[in-house]
Amino acid sequence: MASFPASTPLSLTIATRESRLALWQAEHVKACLQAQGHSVTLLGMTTLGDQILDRTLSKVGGKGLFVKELETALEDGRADLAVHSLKDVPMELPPGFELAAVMEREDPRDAWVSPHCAGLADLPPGAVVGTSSLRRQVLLQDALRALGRSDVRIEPLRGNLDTRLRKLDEGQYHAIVLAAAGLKRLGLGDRIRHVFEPETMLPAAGQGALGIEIRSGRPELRAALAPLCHARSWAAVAAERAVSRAMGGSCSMPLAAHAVLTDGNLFLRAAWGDVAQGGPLVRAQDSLVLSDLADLAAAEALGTRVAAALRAGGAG
Ligand SMILES: NCc1[nH]cc(CCC(=O)O)c1CC(=O)O
Repeated sequence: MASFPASTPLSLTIATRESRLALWQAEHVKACLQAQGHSVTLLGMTTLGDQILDRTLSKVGGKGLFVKELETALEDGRADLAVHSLKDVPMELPPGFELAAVMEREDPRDAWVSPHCAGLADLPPGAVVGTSSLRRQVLLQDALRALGRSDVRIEPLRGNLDTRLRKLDEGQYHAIVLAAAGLKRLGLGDRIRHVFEPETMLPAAGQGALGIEIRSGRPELRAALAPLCHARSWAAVAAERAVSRAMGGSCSMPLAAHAVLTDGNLFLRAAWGDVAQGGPLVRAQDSLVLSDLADLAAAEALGTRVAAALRAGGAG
């Protein structure tokens, strides 16, 4: 017997970006909804974030750039659902929108991708590592400092996954760091030399999870999406996103937040770095017994506590 109320079959349109990864994710949601008896079409859209490729996202207004156009499609009724990488979804959605589903998380970790170097310790003198993420930059700087490698340079790298891999293959970088989830979803898992353990490269809030956004006040959509929700993933990302929210809400901060749920225990770690000074990272962690997986408020309270500990350590 289904553990959720069955929803009447609906005719649904999914708004999605048109990168290969975004389309994979939208197709995945489409297949899940079709398996529930709904009929689904995709509406592909180009966002500002896809158009601006020559500047670092944190300089042009953050990751909200990837979701705004999709929200417009929800607003004017061209689409019912927007599928996002949760990592790219701002902490506060604009009024009138809500996060209606978080699906089961893929591998949340970062991956080391390099044709020639097995790892950080293996980089030749003066090597260039590509990433535009402030989080990856400060965590890499920290790991390089521990190795005594002040010669390694970290250079910006933008574009969709295929573009980034092409730039690596053209020799512009010795290595790049990407989310394992995106590579695995696109069948590019063989490009991963190793995944970083969270101790070394603490993942971003929401990394590896898919979020589905809707216009508020559509209970029929919430019912249709209920079977796609993954309570354990949602509890973990709720805690992570609460850290980001408490640290200022922007997605373009040098902030990592990663939660794991083991035997009912929600364990959350966070790290903050200073890009300009390149000083040591501020780290904080805490845990709680989450007796009810649906108690997102408790998970968020844990996130707020960890953010307060980061601030007490000098972050922000
Ligand atoms: N910032 C871009 C982005 N947004 C989501 C993913 C894929 C992984 C995920 O679902 O978190 C990526 C690529 C990357 O960071 O390497």
